[in-house]
Amino acid sequence: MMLDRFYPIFDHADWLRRMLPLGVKLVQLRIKDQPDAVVRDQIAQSRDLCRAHGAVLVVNDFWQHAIEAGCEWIHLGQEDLDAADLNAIRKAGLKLGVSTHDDDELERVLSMGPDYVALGPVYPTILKKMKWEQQGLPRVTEWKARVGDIPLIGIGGMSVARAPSALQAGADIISVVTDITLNADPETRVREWIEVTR
Ligand SMILES: Cc1ncc(COP(=O)(O)OP(=O)(O)O)c(N)n1
Ligand SMILES: Cc1nc(C(=O)O)sc1CCOP(=O)(O)O
Ligand SMILES: [Mg+2]
Repeated sequence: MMLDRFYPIFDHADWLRRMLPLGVKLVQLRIKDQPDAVVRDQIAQSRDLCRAHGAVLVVNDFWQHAIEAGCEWIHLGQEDLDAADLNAIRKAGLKLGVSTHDDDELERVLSMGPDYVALGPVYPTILKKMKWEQQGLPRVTEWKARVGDIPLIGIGGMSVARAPSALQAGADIISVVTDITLNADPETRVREWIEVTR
């Protein structure tokens, strides 16, 4: 399956309700610090919205809920992978996207046969505190050479202006949060993203 080159991340199904009609075809639901019932409900809403719009939904972190909800994609970071049951994930037919930030992490995930590999933060991010400052574009090129045919996601500090050079450097897909969610006009920004990535 070919994934779209534009991969926004949102923390609530309301964002999907706004953005999917604009043509978003690949989206992540990334919920933090919410009660279990809220997480389940948000996943169910997002699943239904993505189905209605022919978009791929990736659920961050909550692999058990994703299986229960009949979702198709999960994203797991390194610590998530420590706790996850990869056999159960594969048995349920879930596709697996993973985060990487250094050589050891990349080596580890390549042995798992991931369906995409994310590298970040390509540029400094304001979304969360990380021990990596920025990877830079040469690192994107290096990662693409190492992952081969596995889709490579560039994430962290991405903007419409930065997207073309990240794609040129070897990212297959660009993932983004605050360039959209903190924008004064998120709908216009999403349209610009779609234009620059298609
Ligand atoms: C596309 C994409 N890349 C990286 C991440 C980060 O995942 P993780 O390291 O598990 O951190 P949290 O997002 O869970 O805080 C991601 N979610 N998506
Ligand atoms: C959720 C996340 N993971 C990253 C990683 O490097 O693994 S960077 C990141 C935040 C991306 O947000 P923004 O587009 O606002 O910088
Ligand atoms: Mg995680």
